[in-house]
Formats: sequence, C-alpha cells, structure tokens
Amino acid sequence: MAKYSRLHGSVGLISLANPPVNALSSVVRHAISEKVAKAFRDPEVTCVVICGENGVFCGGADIREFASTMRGPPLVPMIDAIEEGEKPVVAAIEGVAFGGGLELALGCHYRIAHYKARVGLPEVTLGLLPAAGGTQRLPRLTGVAPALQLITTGRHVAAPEALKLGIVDQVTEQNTVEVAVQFAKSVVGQALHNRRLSLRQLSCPPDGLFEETMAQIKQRARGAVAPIACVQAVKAAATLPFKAGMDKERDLMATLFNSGQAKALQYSFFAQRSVAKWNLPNGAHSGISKARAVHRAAVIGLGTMGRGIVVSLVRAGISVIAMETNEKQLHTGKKMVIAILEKDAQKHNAAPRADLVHFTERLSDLSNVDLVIEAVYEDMVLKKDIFKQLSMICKPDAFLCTNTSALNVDELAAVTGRPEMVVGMHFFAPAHVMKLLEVVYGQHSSPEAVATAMQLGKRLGKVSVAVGNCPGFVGNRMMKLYVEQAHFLLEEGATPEQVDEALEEFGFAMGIFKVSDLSGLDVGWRVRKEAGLTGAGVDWKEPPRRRQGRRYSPLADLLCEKGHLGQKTSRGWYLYEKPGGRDPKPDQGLHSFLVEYRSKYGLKARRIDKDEVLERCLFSLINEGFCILDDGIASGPEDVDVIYVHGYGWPRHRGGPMFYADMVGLSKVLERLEFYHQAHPDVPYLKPSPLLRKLVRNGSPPIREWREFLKRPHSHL
Ligand SMILES: CCC/C=C/C(=O)SCCNC(=O)CCNC(=O)[C@H](O)C(C)(C)COP(=O)([O-])OP(=O)([O-])OC[C@H]1O[C@@H](n2cnc3c(N)ncnc32)[C@H](O)[C@@H]1OP(=O)([O-])[O-]
Repeated sequence: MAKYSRLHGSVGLISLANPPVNALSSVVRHAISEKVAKAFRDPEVTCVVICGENGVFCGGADIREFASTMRGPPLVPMIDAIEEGEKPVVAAIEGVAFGGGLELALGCHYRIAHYKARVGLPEVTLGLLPAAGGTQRLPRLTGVAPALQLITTGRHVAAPEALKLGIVDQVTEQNTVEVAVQFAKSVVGQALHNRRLSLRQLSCPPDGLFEETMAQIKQRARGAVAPIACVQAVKAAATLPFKAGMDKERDLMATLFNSGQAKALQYSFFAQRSVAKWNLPNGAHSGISKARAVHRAAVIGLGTMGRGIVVSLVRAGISVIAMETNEKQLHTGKKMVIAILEKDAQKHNAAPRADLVHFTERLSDLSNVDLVIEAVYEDMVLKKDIFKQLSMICKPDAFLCTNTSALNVDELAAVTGRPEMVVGMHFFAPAHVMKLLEVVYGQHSSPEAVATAMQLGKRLGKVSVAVGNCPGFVGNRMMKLYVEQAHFLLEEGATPEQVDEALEEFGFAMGIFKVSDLSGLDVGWRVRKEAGLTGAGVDWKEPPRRRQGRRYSPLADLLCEKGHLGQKTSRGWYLYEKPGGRDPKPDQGLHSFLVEYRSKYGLKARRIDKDEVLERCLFSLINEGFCILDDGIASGPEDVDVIYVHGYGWPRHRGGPMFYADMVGLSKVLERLEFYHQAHPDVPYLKPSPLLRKLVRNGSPPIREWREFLKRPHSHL
C-alpha cells in the first residue's frame, strides 16, 4: 500500500504503508507506480516527497515474495520512471532505507534523512545483490571504493556517515517529512539533469581496487558467491555505460536469485527472527510471558566468560556487581574489564562506563540485585554451593542464572528455595563478542524467568534461543559427536590437516582441530574426566578404546597427558612457533604419534576422502539435531540452525545443519547414516533418529513443515 495526499496545494506526498517495515511488496510497488504517475500528471503538483509511515522509510524488497513467482511491477522501471520525471522527487528517510528502499531513494533526485536513520544495501547478506540499480547508482554517487565496500559487506551506515559519503543531501533532527516538503518546494524549477544518478560520469577507481577486493573476498567469503557477484556488478558500473551496467546487474542477479545460497541466507534471516518467538513444552510462550526489567545484575566468577558477560551488561547500560573470591583473578579480571570498556569509550568518543561496575570478593554484596549470572568453572559441587548461598542472600524475587555449558540446570535449581527463578544463560566465549545465547529452561523455570533471560539477551545484542535442559543443551550436545567423529577419522588414517581442510572448504571459519588448539585441549579433557571417560573414574575392565559400552578415542587425552594443550603450549593437533602462537603448522611429531598409536592398537590406516570427512562429521551432528527435535529440547529446526550459525561457525550461506540436511535430501542423509552405522556398530549415535525416519517415510517434507511431525507440547498452564 502507498497513500497519496497533496500538501500546501503543490506538493504530492506519497507514504509507503506496509507495516512493520514498509517492504516493497507487489501491492506496494503497484501503489507507488500509480501514485508517482498521478503526481507527475497533476498540473497543480510541482514537486513530490516519498516517505514511509510509522517512522520507517523502507526495509527493502519484500523478502517473503522471493520464494514465489514475482508478481506486480518490477522495481527497476518504477525507479527509472521516478528518476526520469520532470518534477523534483525528494526521499524523506526516517528509520531505515535498506536494499530496494535505498535503491528507491537513489532514484529520487534528493534525499533528506533524520539523524537517527540508517541506510544500506544488505542484499549480499541474503545471497543477492542490489539489483534495482543499486550497484550502478551508488558508485556514481559516492565514488567506487566506498560503494564497493558497502555493497560487498551489506554494512549499514548511520545518517551522519551517509551525509559524509554523499548518500544523503541533508540530515535533520526535526520532522523529516516537513523538512523534505520545504526542501522540495525550494528546488522547484532547478535543473534535474545533474540529479539523475544514471547520467553521472564515474571517476576512475584506484588502480587494482577490484583485484584487491576480489582477493580479500575470496579469502573471507568461505565459498559465498554473492559478494563476488557484487564486485563484478560494481566493476560493470565503473567500466560500462549505465544501461550496459544495468544489464550486467540483472544477469548476475538471475544467477544468484535461485541459488541454494540465497535460499539458505533468506531462511537464516527468518529463522533468526522466529527464535525470538519462543515456546516451551509446557505451553508457555513469548506471546503471553512477561519479562521483568533488570536494573542491577551480578556476575560471579571473573574468568574469561565472566569478564565478557560483565562487559556485555555494562555496554547495555546495566549496573553490575562483579564478584570473584580469588584475589589474583579479581585483580586481573578487573584490569581486563576496564581495559575493554576504555577501548569502547575511545572508539565511540565517550566516557568509559566503568562506574557501572562494582568489583567485590563478597557474595553478601549481591543481596539487592535483580538477576545473578554465575560463571565459575564447570564443577557441580562448587556451583551447587554457590546456588545454595545465593538462594539465602539474594532478594526473593531475584533470578538466579547459570552460565554452565553442559551441567544439569534442574540439579542446581533443586538446591535453591526458588527453582522457578533458575534458568541457564549459556554465553559463548568471548561473551562480549559472540552473538549467541542459549537460554536453558529447567523443569521448574517460570515463564517469567525465561522471558526475562530472553529479553536480557536481546538487550545485550545477542541472538537468544530458548532450549531445554539436557547434557550439553543443543549446541554442545551436537558438537560432542562431531568432535568424536573427527577423532575417529584420525584413528582410521586421516590427519588433522585433512579433516580441517575438508571442513574449511565446506565453509567453517576454522576446522575442528584448529578450534580445539585455540580453545585448549584441556577444556574437553576436564569434561571427559567429569563424565568418567578418562582419568580416575574409568572402568579399566573395558577393552581399550571402549568406554561405557561404546567406541572411544583416547587420542586427545593422550595429547593432554603429554602437555600438548594447543596454542597455549605451542603444541596440540598442530605446531606453533611459540606458546600463544596463532599460526598452525603441520606437526611431524603428531603424525608419528598417530602412526605409533595405530600400530599399538592394530589399526590399519586407509585413505579417507573429503566426502567421508564431511558425511561422518556433519551427518552425525545432524542426526543428533533430529534427536534433539524429537526430545523437544529445541522447538523447531530453526532453533538448531540459529545456534549453529551464530555460535559454532556454521557457514551462514549453508543455512545451518538442519537446513543443510533438507538441501542434501533427507533420504540421502538417512541412507548414509545407515551405511555408517552398519560400518561402525559400536557408535550408537550413528543410528538414524526416529524423527529422520519418520520424515523420510512421509515423503521428506520441506523444512518449514517439519514442526508438524514433532511431538505436540502439552500445556500445563
Ligand atoms: C529485487 C531487487 C533488489 C532488492 C532486494 C532487496 O531489497 S532485499 C531486502 C533488503 N533489505 C533487508 O535485508 C532488510 C531486512 N530487514 C532488517 O534488516 C530489519 O528487519 C529492519 C532493520 C528493517 C527492522 O528491524 P527490527 O528489529 O525493527 O524488526 P525485525 O527485524 O524483527 O522485523 C520486523 C518484521 O518485519 C519483517 N521484515 C523485515 N524486513 C523485511 C523485508 N525486507 N521483507 C519482508 N519482511 C521483512 C521481519 O521478518 C519481521 O517479521 P515478523 O517476525 O514480525 O513476522
């Protein structure tokens, strides 16, 4: 929809009206074309202003329409008609002008923006390019280099920066539409030729700009094709006349539009929004559960996790009590938190927010906070002791949260006098950088507690996903099997380099062995000791390489025993030039160790190809994802996918593990899992999940229909 009115007798005002973001659906495009033609026809109208209702100019093309055949007038001729018009057209930009919204504004002769508005061409994040003239007009407005950067990254620009770049002509703190109307009246009668971007000549881009950008993108894009097409389109703007550049833009878009990557990225966009609408098996959901405001929070433990959480809370303007009993750790933690906050302040040219943090060694200082996040190391006895004390010290309506990455939230809740106020808030390291937050609800967690943790996550700028309570929750439960498979592949003949190369070619930022070296091999070692898989708790009556009745690889434990803990000790799965070194090199010592290990256990090394690496690592993880859905630990495949994309480096252009399974084909995933399960009967989790079988039996429905096959939650409310 778009509304039309006449202001001051001579100004035609067209308001886009398609809440919530005035996306350019076919109806809206039709209405704009019609209203623009009407304004141009009306002899009383001397100028036109285009704006959006409800404080938003336009969020771009309607992404929901991309899944079906496009109907209605296309954007390109509509924008061309505006630009070609003989009456000045001014875009009044409030809120956002993104994608097709900015392209519409670029077709206007002038752009006025509210100082809080943002503009950008984020199509690349959806696997596309700005194909309504954006790749051809923006470089003609800003010069090639800034346009290339904006289009290939999809970065949003705030109005003041947009003004500097020349994207907008004026920024105002007043009513943008009123300012635009006055402006439009003031330019009536002035020549428009120069204001038509399609007619502008481009100045020569710096030498080597496209080659350099292309090389950087190929390195960073991890197989994503849209950024490459964006470079090609902008290059066309710099080298071809406007019309030929538009043809190139259209052709490139045609190859992207139906690609699997575009589908995956658009799925990811909606998945990220759908997880905010959480629902629990007991019937509670985001629509009916109210969050409580958190004014004062506390964080217990100032290790890496605790520090990151403190910084995140302060950045959101929440006052924090940071508590740590170890004096040295308190001192180091305090120094590091303040250093990060000072760096933030420098970046934003503002005063540091360190006044919001109070550091203490006393738990009793937490008596008056609204919410506590415990972030001590993974020791159930220690955590229980803390929760018992918190239950007595904190005010009765304070929420008690744990940052555990795998331990039982119900067990912790049970030692408090308020199990309904206990939830897990599982941050990912470093917590002030990583986007993901798993909000873990226990058996007794109240809807209010879940809503408060989810709301707090949003305030901290996190992508929060509500998940059920089980060992490892969603992310780590799936990850465990992926890591195990990688270790088995080494036993069978692969090297860490081969496994990592296959995973990196798939699109992971880092292969699993490099990640393990980075985070430290001792992290998993501690967890395996707790689980009785290695160390004192092991039942040595079992045959070697078997634990708790199934196949087990002690490879990582053996490296830990040798003190090879990864980057910090300069040796792990790779070799580093010094402790703390970042550059992994193949380690001949490790290769010899693998040869000796195989010979000791009578294992014959065989050649393992990339397909097997991917299938064994990824399909086992995916199979566990189906089990998680079947158990109701995640409420839908989108939850699993959002967790993997935002917390585990799964390539976004592959949508997430469950989306990937859908793309590969569920029957193929099932068939390969059956094959591997037969080949490795001592690895029970390779047995295909009942849900996967059920979906295949039902004709492998597309991912958006999977929820219909999940067990329905029963409301206990
Ligand atoms: C073909 C020619 C080339 C052009 C290509 C393009 O323009 S491609 C497009 C390029 N543009 C982009 O990539 C911009 C994508 N959008 C955004 O970045 C943000 O939504 C925002 C900044 C506009 C608003 O942020 P916020 O935190 O205030 O709100 P929120 O994010 O929660 O969204 C609210 C609701 O609106 C929905 N929705 C939003 N946009 C679209 C859309 N374009 N379409 C459809 N729906 C859209 C969203 O799903 C959600 O729906 P729900 O869950 O309530 O049913």
